This record gives sequence, C-alpha cells and structure tokens, in this order.
Amino acid sequence: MSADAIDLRVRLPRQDFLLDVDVSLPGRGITAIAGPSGSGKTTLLRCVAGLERAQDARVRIAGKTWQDSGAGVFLPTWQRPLGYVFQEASLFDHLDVRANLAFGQERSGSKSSDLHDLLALLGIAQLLDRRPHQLSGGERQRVAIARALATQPRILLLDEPLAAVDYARRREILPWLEKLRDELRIPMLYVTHSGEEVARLADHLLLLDEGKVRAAGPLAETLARIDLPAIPGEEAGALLHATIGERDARWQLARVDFDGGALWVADAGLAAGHAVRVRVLARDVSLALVPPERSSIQNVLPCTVRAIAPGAHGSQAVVQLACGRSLLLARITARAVDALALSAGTPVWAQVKSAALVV
Ligand SMILES: Nc1ncnc2c1ncn2[C@@H]1O[C@H](COP(=O)(O)OP(=O)(O)OP(=O)(O)O)[C@@H](O)[C@H]1O
Repeated sequence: MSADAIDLRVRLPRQDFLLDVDVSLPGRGITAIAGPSGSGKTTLLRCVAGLERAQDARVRIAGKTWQDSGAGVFLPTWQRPLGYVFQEASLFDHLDVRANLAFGQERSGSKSSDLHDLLALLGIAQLLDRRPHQLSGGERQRVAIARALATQPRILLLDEPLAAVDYARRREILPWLEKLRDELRIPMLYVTHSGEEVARLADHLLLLDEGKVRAAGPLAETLARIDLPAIPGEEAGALLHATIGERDARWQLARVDFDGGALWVADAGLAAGHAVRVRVLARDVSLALVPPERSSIQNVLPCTVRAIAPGAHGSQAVVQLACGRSLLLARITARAVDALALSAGTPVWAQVKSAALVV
C-alpha cells in the first residue's frame, strides 16, 4: 500500500444493518462508491468524515490517522481536513458566492491566490456577486465544490452530487468534475447510483452490498468482472481506455485505439490524440471462431476467452475476453457456448455491434 493510500476499516452495527468494511483505496483520483440502496455508501462517507462514530474503526488519510479505536484516537469532524459535497448544495442563501467561498477559506486560513485557482478550475469567477438563488443547479454545485475545496482538504467526499440536478445540468457539470479529477492532487470518494457518472469519472470502483465490500479495484478491471452484478440499474459491459487515432470525415467515424486493437465509433469531434473512454456493452458483443466476412459488423477484434459465467437468465452466459491487456464482456446464449465449445483459452473473434465514447 502506498503512503498516501486511503485506509478504511470500519465496523458499525445498527439495528438491522452492519457496515463492515476493510479496504485500501488509492490516494489519488476518483473512487466511485456504488451499490444498491441501503448498502451503506452514505454511512461509510459519514464515518470517514467523523459524522458517525464507529466504535471499531481505523481511518487513515494521506498518512494521517483520523481514527484508530485500538489506540483511542478519534478526531472530530472539524479537525479532519476534508471537503463534503451533498446532493443539495448547502450554501448560505443570505451571502453571495464570494462570501460563501470566503467562509470556507477562513476556516482553513488559505490564501486568495488559491481561491483564484479554484475559480478558474470550476469556471465560477463570473458568479462571485450572485446569491445562491440566482444560480442554476449546476452552478450551485460548482460553487459548493469550490467552497469545500477552499478549506484545502486532504480528501473530497461527494455524496450523489448530481442526483438533484436535471439531465441538462448534469451534462454541463460533468466536464468540470473530469477537470477536477485530472488536476486535483487529492483523492475523491464519490457516492453515486449512476452508471454514466461511474463510466465517465471514476478511476477506481468500490462496490458495496449489504454493508460489505463486494469488489474494489481499478474501474475497467472491476466493470469487466463476471462474478459481480452490474452496477444496479445498469447493463453489464466493459470500459476501454483509448485514444482517438484517426477521423473519417466522409463517414463521420473516429477510430479509437486501445491496448488490444481499435474500434470505429461515431465521431464526437475530438481531435486525434485525445484520451477517451469507450463503453462496450456485453449485449453488443457476439463471438465467432473464424474471422467473419462480409458482415455489417465492422468492428471485429481477436480475443481469447478468459472465463465464462452463467448470465442473469438460464439461457444466457457471460464470457470475459482478453483483448491485448484490455478486457471485454460478451453476453451470448449458453447454447452458443456449447455449440462453439468455448472454454478458457479458446481464441475467438469478438464482433462489436455497438461501442460508444463516454462523453
Ligand atoms: N441514522 C440512522 N440510524 C439507523 N439506521 C440508519 C441510519 N441511517 C441509515 N441507516 C440504515 O443504514 C443502512 C445503510 O444506509 P445508507 O444511507 O448508508 O445506505 P446507502 O447505500 O447510502 O443508500 P442510498 O443509496 O439509498 O442512499 C440502511 O439500512 C439504513 O436504513
């Protein structure tokens, strides 16, 4: 474990629920915390913040111990350098944006030059004189994030920050969150129910189920596991980290290159060299033992079967494929697995019917 890792061991019993988590998370980037309703996501965040006092817990962030029940250490919330962003931005209505930000700054004694950087990072410099009711939902959340960051925290905790924002505003705020992920040096724990936000923002995924860790790992690797349920409400599928390689103006397609091959996807106007994420749903991948010819499916990748698991319905199977160092999932019928005699190690051609840039 690296020195700046987030080390969480929390045991918190409640009447009908036990949060029992022991996990080490990376000290950089966004860790999405997902799982069914009531699985303990918010409770875990509240334990990190010290808003919930688990009797049996160890919380270490950026090399500092915030809580260690064995050693009798429990820092109260105000002594934990953290930023907390809720579903509804909790700004002071009687203060303008400038004063709201100053409130966060005074708490930490940070400098105005830091604030200048924050305004640019979140694109809110032109909103300083407005009061919260004069902001859109997306702008309010950006100000709430800036205020949380103005305290110079060592970690940013976000509890479904886009859940109360409508679809259009969500699309507007996502690029800012991407920018934060790429430019901030502190880690973020990001609770969400949205597969879209996970695919777009997360570097790492922590999946909770009934208070326990169901999985924790790098995003692409974890999404491609066949022993896990997909994120609740989302379809199973893989995520590829890729780069725009070439654009075909005539057919409005872009080639994305990843470790394992290349796919043509709808052109989103991004220039060659741009890093992108590509989502490939399991239901859009079929398999063949020989390279298909004269097919309408033009994205065909040589792969090797890594593992096969039963699908959600008895007729289905999910096949995990290695394509270079990337992983794909294919959902096919159990009968097709039998007919093609697929097993771990079988070389196959994956036909990708549809793949989309996550933008
Ligand atoms: N203050 C509380 N007192 C007692 N039980 C609580 C309290 N808050 C939450 N719970 C229970 O703890 C469990 C975990 O709740 P939590 O809010 O952490 O789940 P969650 O994964 O964040 O859910 P959701 O996705 O619905 O927000 C649930 O069974 C919930 O009913």
